[in-house]
Amino acid sequence: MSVAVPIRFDTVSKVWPQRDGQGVRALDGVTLDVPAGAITGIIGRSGAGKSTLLRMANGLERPTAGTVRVGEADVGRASGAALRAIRRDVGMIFQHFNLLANRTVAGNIALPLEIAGRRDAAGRVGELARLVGLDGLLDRYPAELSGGQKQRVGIARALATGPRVLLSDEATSALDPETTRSVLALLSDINAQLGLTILLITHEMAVVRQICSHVAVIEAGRIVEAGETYRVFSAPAHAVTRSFLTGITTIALPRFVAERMTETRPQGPSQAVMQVTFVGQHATDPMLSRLTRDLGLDVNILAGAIEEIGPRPFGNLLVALDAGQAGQAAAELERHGMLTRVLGYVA
Ligand SMILES: Nc1ncnc2c1ncn2[C@@H]1O[C@H](COP(=O)(O)OP(=O)(O)OP(=O)(O)O)[C@@H](O)[C@H]1O
Repeated sequence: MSVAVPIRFDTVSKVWPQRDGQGVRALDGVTLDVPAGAITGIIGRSGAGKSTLLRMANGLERPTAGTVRVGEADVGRASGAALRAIRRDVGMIFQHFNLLANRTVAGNIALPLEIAGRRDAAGRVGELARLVGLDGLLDRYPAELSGGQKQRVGIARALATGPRVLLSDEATSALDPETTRSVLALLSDINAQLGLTILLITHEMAVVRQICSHVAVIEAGRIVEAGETYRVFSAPAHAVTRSFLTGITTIALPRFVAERMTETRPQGPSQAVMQVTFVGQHATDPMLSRLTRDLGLDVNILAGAIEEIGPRPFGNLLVALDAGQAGQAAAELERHGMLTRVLGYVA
């Protein structure tokens, strides 16, 4: 097992030049420690700067200011042989797999070994294929593979040179949910077996929830929150973090409510449909009885589930209550550490 290395971004900025001379500030003073041997997710909305940040970890992009280190190597300033050595040490997988269509699975996996002039390619390819579950498919061409199998080839190829770091650029975004889960499970196994550092970018909270022990939330080129996944999502301080958290539940509104719900509050009496999200110890709080008993509110449960972020509980409840009392209920729930969001109104 290779010794894992940390990745350190120190006040990294990136300005893309533009024709108008203004420039786009894609990253704005990012400082982030990616721990060695862990799986860290960077989550953010489209255009937040995720790809730009990730691509700095193997020198595909250079910072305008600041330092990027992988272990002891200064990636942003490396060139020539030093940069090639970093690229062998930092594998990468991609959303659209980036396989060569005219090479077989074996040929694709062998490519980095051939580039590195390794003579042990054949044996190594077999070993990697077993590791990612592609036994028996070595002679197939990419067009003959499913999306999940293609990504397994991508993973095997990224691991060919024995890197200590694996970067993942939205590697499961083009896959269906079940294939996504199996590819994420593979990444998790690889992390456990090989002990390498995995840094991934995603806009999907489900990915973070399934495999990331650590997370950083990025918004407009800045890291707004970072740390252990569970801690960050137990007490989300930033609106973007909260929106990712309330967006991940698998529970859905019953159809008879969803079909009648309006975005704005109708004239006359109506019910507010509210999502209540609770993490950690609150997951088992007697929340509804508190609303009923302490505030005298009538609350109807529409749907609910206790799910998990990593090993910890994370609950979501959809409730309906008098629209005129929704503000008061929300304030009380938030005071007890829960997150609330009015989804709409039903007359
Ligand atoms: N090569 C480039 N030239 C100019 N501007 C760029 C370039 N690459 C990215 N940008 C800009 O930098 C900002 C951050 O882009 P980036 O691709 O890093 O975001 P992202 O979070 O990965 O988005 P997405 O999820 O949509 O891929 C955006 O405003 C984008 O338009």
